[in-house]
Amino acid sequence: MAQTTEEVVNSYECSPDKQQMVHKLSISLAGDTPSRKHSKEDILRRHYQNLQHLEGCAKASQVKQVILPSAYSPSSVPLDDLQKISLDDLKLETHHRGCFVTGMTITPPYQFSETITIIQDESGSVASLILGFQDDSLLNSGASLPQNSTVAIKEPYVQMNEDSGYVIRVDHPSDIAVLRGDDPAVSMIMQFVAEKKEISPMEWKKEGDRAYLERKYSSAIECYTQAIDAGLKECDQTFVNDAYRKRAFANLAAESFQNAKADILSSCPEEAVDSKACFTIGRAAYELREYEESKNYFEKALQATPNDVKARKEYNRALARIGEQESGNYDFEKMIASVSDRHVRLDHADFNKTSAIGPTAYAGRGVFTTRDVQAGEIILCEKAFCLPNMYSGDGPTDSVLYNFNNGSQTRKFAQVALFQQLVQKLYKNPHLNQRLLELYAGDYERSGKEGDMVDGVPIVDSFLIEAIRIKNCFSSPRISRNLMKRAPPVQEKELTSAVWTRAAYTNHSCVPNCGRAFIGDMIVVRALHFLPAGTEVTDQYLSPDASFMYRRNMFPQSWGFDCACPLCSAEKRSPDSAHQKRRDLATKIKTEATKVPISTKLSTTTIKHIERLTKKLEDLHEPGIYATLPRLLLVHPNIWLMEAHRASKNHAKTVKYALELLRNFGFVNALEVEFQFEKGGLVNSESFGALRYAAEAFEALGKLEGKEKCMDAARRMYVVLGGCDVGRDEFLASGE
Ligand SMILES: C[S@@+](CC[C@H](N)C(=O)[O-])C[C@H]1O[C@@H](n2cnc3c(N)ncnc32)[C@H](O)[C@@H]1O
Repeated sequence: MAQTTEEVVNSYECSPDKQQMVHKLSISLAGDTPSRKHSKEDILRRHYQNLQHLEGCAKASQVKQVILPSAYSPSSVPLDDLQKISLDDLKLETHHRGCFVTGMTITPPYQFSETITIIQDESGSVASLILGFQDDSLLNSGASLPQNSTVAIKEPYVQMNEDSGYVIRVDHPSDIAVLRGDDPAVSMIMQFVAEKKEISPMEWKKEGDRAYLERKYSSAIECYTQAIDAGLKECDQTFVNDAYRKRAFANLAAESFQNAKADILSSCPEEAVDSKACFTIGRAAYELREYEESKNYFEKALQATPNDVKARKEYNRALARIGEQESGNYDFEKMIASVSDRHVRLDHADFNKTSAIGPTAYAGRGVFTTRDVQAGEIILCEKAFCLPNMYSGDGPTDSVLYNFNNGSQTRKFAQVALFQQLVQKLYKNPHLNQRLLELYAGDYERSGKEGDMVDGVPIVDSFLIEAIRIKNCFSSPRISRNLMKRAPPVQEKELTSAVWTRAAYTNHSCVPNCGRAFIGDMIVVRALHFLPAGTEVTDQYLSPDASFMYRRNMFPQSWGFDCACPLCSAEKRSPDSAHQKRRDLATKIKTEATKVPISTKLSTTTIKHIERLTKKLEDLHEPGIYATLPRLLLVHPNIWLMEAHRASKNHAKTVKYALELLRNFGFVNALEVEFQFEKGGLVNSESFGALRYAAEAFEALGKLEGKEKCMDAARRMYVVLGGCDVGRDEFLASGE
C-alpha cells in the first residue's frame, strides 16, 4: 500500500529556508501566547513518526543541517535565583529572563541534526524541546536526554513551530540541567525525593562502586558525591577520605582531571599522599599538560615504590614533555610515523619559548619573537586545542551549519564538528574556557560573564564560540609533508579544521615571514629567514596566489581589515583599470591553457601561444610598482609553461619558466639563480615544486651549480613546509 505524504516526511529535518520562514513569522508574533491547538497525542504521534522515519532511512546518506538562530545570551543566573513558571506561561520569541521551567522527558530523543524530545511538566502540559548543541554524552553513554530524564531549563527561549505550536530551544549547554533518566544515581535521588527513602552513605558508596565497574563514570561521581556529603555528617574521616579517593579515580576515568587532582588532595593532607595517590595526581597533571607538576608527583611515587614500572614509564614521559617544552626539540620522525587515519592526536608538549603574544599598533594583538630566530628555526610548536579527526576533500560533505546571524553556510563536516566540539570542550573543562575565550571574535558582543561558574558549570555562549571559530580556525592536512609531493593521492590532500590557541594570534601579511606545517594535531611554525628579537610574526590567511582584487575584497569581508602589507600597499598604487586588464588576461590564459592538458603531445604552436599571452601579461605589470614584488597573476601561466616544457623535455625552457615562477612568487633574483628568502619570496608547495623542476632540468643540462643552488633552497623550504627535515634527502631524490 502506498504511504501517505504525512508518513514519509520527516518534519524535524525541514529545510533551513523553511525554518527561516517560520522563524520570521515567529518573530512577528513575539510576546504572544503560542497556539495550543496541538494535542499531546498529536505531538507525540508526530515525534514517533519522525523517529520511525529516521530509523527507516540510512543516516549516512542524509545531510545534517545544524542551525544557529539569532544570537542570544546564555543565562548567567543561578537556578535558585530564578522563578519557576509553567510550560503554559511561555510566550513566543521571548527569552524568559528571571524564570525557569522544569519537566520530564516522556519520549526517547530524536537525534540527528539536532536533539529533539518532548517534555511534560507537573500540570501535564507538554512541549517540544530542541537542543541546538551536540551533547556528546551521546558518544559515551547512549542517548542524549534519555526518556524519563528531569530537565530544568533556565531563562527558556521559545519559538513558533508548525508541528507542536511552539518549541523550547536551548542553544547553550549551560542553560539546561539534566538528571538523566538512565542514571542509577538519579533513580536513587528520585527515590529519596519522591519516597523519602533514606539512603545511607555506605549505600551511596556501594552504588558508586557498581557504577564505576559498569564504566558509568558520571553516575559513579554522583554517588560518591552523595556518599561524601552524607558521610561528612554521619561517618568518620576514614570513610570520607576513601570516598574522595574513589571519586578521584572516577574523575580520572571521566577525564575530569582537575577534579581528580582536587579529590586526591581532599582525601589526605599533601604531605601524606601515598604512592598510588601520587600516581593519580601525576596522571591528572600530565593530562592537564602541567608536566613539571606531573614529573614531581611521579618522582614522589617512585621514592615510595622505586620498582613501580608504570610510575617509571609515566615519569619518563613527563620528562620527555618537559624536554620538548624547554628546547623545542621533538622526535619528528616518531611523530610523523605515528600519524594515521585513525590516529591524529599526538602526545607532545607545546614549545612557546621563542614567541610571545603582545600588542600591535594596527591589528590588536600579535605574535612576536622573544629572541633572535634563525632562518628555518621553530618559532612555536603547539598541539591543537581542538581538532576533529574528520578530513575531507574539496567537495561539500554531509553536514552544514547555517548561521542565521550572518547568513553564512559552513559546508564541511570538520568545521561543523569543530564548532560542536568546542562548545562541549568548554562546557566540560571550566579551566580551558579562558584560553579559547580570549581569542578574537570580530564584532560579537560579549556579556563578560562567559566562562564564569554558575550552578557548577561554566557559562557557555555557543554563538561566541562560533564567532571565535570563524576568525581563528586553520585548515590542516594529516601530514603537511605529503602535500609537497608532485601528485599527492586524494586522501593525503584531505583537510580538517582546527584551532591552535597560540598560533591563532598570528596576524596576516601577503609577504609573511613564517611558514606553518602540520603533523597530526601539532602545528609547527618556522621562520622563513632571520628574525631579530621583537619581530612580529606574520603568516598568510589566503592562498598564496590570491590576486590583489580578490584579496582586497576578502580581507574586509572575512576578517574585517584592509591589508597594508608591502605588497598590498604597492599594488594599491596601480589603478583598478590596470588590475582589471591583468585579471581579464590571466582569466583568458587560464581558459586557453585548461583546454589543453599537459602532455608530451603538446604542439609547439600551443605552447608558443601561451608564452606570447604570458609575456603580454608580464608587460602589463608596471615596473615602477612590481620591480621587487611578487606578480601573483603570472603564477599560473608560469606553472603551465614550466610543466609543458618539462613534458616536452625542453630543459632550458623548463629552467626558464621555473625561475620565472619563483621570480613571480617574489624571489626577485631568481633569474640569477639566487633565492633570498628575506626579500619576501613566498614559500609554498608551488615554489618548492619549481625549485625541484629547475634542479632536475639544470642537471639534465649539465649545469650542476644551478642544480645545487636550487636544491639548497628546496632543502630550506622542505623544513618549513613539512615542519621538519625528516626524510628530506630521500624525498628530494625521489620523483614523488
Ligand atoms: C586570528 S586573529 C589574529 C589575532 C588578532 N589580531 C587578535 O588581536 O586577537 C585575526 C584578526 O586579526 C586582525 N588582523 C590580522 N591581520 C591583520 C592585518 N594585516 N591588518 C589588520 N588587522 C589584522 C583582524 O581583525 C583579523 O580578523
